[in-house]
Amino acid sequence: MLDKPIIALDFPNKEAAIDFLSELNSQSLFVKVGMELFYQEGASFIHWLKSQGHYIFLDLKLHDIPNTVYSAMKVLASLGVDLVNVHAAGGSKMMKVALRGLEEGTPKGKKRPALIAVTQLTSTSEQQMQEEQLIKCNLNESVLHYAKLAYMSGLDGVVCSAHEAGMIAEITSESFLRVTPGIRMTGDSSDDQIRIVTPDQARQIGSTHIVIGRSITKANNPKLAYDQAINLWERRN
Ligand SMILES: O=c1ccn([C@@H]2O[C@H](COP(=O)(O)O)[C@@H](O)[C@H]2O)c(=O)[nH]1
Repeated sequence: MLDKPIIALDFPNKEAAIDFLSELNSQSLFVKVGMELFYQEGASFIHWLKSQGHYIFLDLKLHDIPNTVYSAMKVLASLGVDLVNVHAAGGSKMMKVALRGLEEGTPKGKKRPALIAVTQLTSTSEQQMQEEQLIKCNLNESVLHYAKLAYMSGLDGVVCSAHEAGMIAEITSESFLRVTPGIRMTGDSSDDQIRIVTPDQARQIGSTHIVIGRSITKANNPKLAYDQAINLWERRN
């Protein structure tokens, strides 16, 4: 899969997203469409992004009973996106049928979207996880447990923080995707993220892909911020 920082297009509508993309003026980006933009614009905006040559992570984080996720995945596969996700907390049965839904829904001759599972959100702290989810182990153990469950269920990878990426490679395989949000440039606000690192740290620790939103989209000069992120990610700085 394309090894470029994935830009989170967290915008309220397509006009704002298109304005931002025109500032970057780059042909083949790896972009992430989340709930806000997808719920507003739907499939037509996905088709437009594809027509512009962009790779797409459709970040809807499905979490429901297996039959519902299976049927929804069939629909998502027909959109021609490159990467989709579920919450690992939905369980192995749900993850397995999510994969089957994608396989069955992918048009003949097209590549199935890769499927990854969210372990623990990068906005979650160990204390919050223990107190609110009543999970008694530490955060690393919970993330590793979900990663193993996703791996055993046949998924292509996980969403985790970069802090856990190296350990996940060790207990799964080097090719198992470790897609890591919670990326910030030095000096940037962490906002609502808890488990954050810089792009170069993420590469060093073991992320296969990084997701960056506000450090680029809210920067005074988004093009400069994107170029800096690429340079750090590719260790050119
Ligand atoms: O654990 C997770 C899973 C998904 N996200 C998403 O990534 C971006 C991060 O945006 P920033 O502005 O760089 O914080 C956002 O779209 C989240 O929905 C995540 O942050 N953590």
